[in-house]
Amino acid sequence: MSDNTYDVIVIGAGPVGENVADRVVQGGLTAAIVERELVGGECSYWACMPTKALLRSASALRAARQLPGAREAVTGDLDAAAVLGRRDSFASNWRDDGQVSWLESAGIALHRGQGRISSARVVDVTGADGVTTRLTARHAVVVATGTGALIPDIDGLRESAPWTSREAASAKSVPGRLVVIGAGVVGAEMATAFAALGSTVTVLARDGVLPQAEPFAGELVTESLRDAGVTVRTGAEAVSVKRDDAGAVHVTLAGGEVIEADEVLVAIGRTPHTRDLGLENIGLTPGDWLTVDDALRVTAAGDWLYAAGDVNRRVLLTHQGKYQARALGDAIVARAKGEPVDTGAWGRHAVTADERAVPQVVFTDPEIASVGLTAAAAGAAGLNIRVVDYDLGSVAGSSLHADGYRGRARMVVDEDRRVIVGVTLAGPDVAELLHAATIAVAGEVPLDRLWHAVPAFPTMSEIWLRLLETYGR
Ligand SMILES: Cc1cc2nc3c(=O)[nH]c(=O)nc-3n(C[C@H](O)[C@H](O)[C@H](O)COP(=O)(O)OP(=O)(O)OC[C@H]3O[C@@H](n4cnc5c(N)ncnc54)[C@H](O)[C@@H]3O)c2cc1C
Ligand SMILES: NC(=O)c1ccc[n+]([C@@H]2O[C@H](COP(=O)([O-])OP(=O)(O)OC[C@H]3O[C@@H](n4cnc5c(N)ncnc54)[C@H](O)[C@@H]3O)[C@@H](O)[C@H]2O)c1
Repeated sequence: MSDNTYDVIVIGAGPVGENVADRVVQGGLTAAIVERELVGGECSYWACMPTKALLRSASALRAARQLPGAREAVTGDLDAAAVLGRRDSFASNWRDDGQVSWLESAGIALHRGQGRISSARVVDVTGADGVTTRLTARHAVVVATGTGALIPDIDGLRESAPWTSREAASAKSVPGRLVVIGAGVVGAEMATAFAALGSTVTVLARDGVLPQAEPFAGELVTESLRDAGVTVRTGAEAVSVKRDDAGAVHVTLAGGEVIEADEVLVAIGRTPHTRDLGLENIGLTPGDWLTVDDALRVTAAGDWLYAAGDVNRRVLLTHQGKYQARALGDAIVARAKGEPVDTGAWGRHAVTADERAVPQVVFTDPEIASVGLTAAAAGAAGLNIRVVDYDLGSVAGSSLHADGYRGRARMVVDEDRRVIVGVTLAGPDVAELLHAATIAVAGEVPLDRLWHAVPAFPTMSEIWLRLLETYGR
């Protein structure tokens, strides 16, 4: 008879769950991971990887078209079928054999099925065959069940079989006409991708494009979407949707206008996978986000239940969830061994960067790379700030990078401490510039010391020198 007692049980084998399990096993504990779909989670098959694969070829084509010599060598349009084919391979053709082998090599036990918490430290796993296996944890249960697309209560929307990020990321063909509801990160990226692949795209940007970012980021992306032929309807709200017998969708806006399309993509945010997790058995409410303390412990449960990644709503990004996973995995090991746990600010087991230094790249045209606070968020937090802006296109490295390079950079300085609390870079290929900014923000590097971090000439990193010069010594 198999022994189903482990030191740690992780529910959800997305990037976050995998990293928690790996970390505790590396620390000498035993771990089981429970997964109902594909090992690797949303990120691997329906989110980060396939969507970036959908965007990358068009970005390379745009880059070539901005350079004399290269431009002349580009003789055709984007090959949509080839892009979809490359995307398939980045989604591992929706097979998880590779990730399952990795789990085996890492010494993590896999239990396939729906995981439900039945009582403290006990998880029941019901497989596709209907058989339920009971697992018991000696030390901790970690929920890393992620999120799914939120479908708003728009009349007729659900019945119209809308696309969510999943259908967009795994599309087998390019719709002729696509309406996108929401212009946050998913909406902006998918509008960029499908416009480049050949769809006629309309974006209903009720709250503007990328409203969480610095305003210039949304303005630049809006402009380039429009240049690419996308209709961006700022302030527009869908009030009803209907799919007709011929398969076309009709999206009615507040005000009565109707837009007809082949598909409608809903991209208005996420909802946690906690509805069917047994939360009612431990006094929590199914469907709720799992609120955690600074140690990622589920505040309302007890000392054995943790939540990491999307499901705790701190930051809905893979790299940040994996950061939580490393800190949490190490803390669980330390507690199990009776060793000290340091969850004080920037401590070994803390997730301080979640509040102060979250990097993100939005892979639109132009790319938007940001870390830390926007000027608005820093102001709202009561910081005494100074905002420094610079035209990224006027840096030598950028003008070499592409003719007519358009971009902008902003740093937000906390004047009381003379450290940078936020940076936003907008421009082609700024993604790889971001980590320097992340180090400056997370390291709280004093501005006086940053003058000694000399950017190589002629690279786009010279933007750092220009921002410092504009700020003044
Ligand atoms: C379209 C799109 C693009 C994105 N692009 C990026 C990007 O470029 N960069 C980035 O950093 N982030 C990106 N994100 C966000 C990123 O996908 C998430 O932050 C990340 O997947 C969260 O990881 P996770 O492990 O917490 O959850 P998930 O990846 O959602 O994994 C959770 C796993 O738990 C399983 N599960 C759920 N409930 C149960 C249960 N009861 N029992 C058993 N198993 C269960 C699920 O099947 C799933 O495999 C994107 C998101 C979307 C929607
Ligand atoms: N490159 C990346 O890092 C990347 C890419 C995609 C997704 N993600 C992550 O996935 C998460 C989900 O992305 P998302 O775009 O679904 O959510 P989001 O929160 O980024 O954007 C949703 C947008 O929809 C708008 N909205 C809300 N309700 C609406 C309604 N009823 N009608 C019209 N608009 C409405 C909001 O104003 C918001 O701008 C994000 O938190 C993001 O961090 C990251």
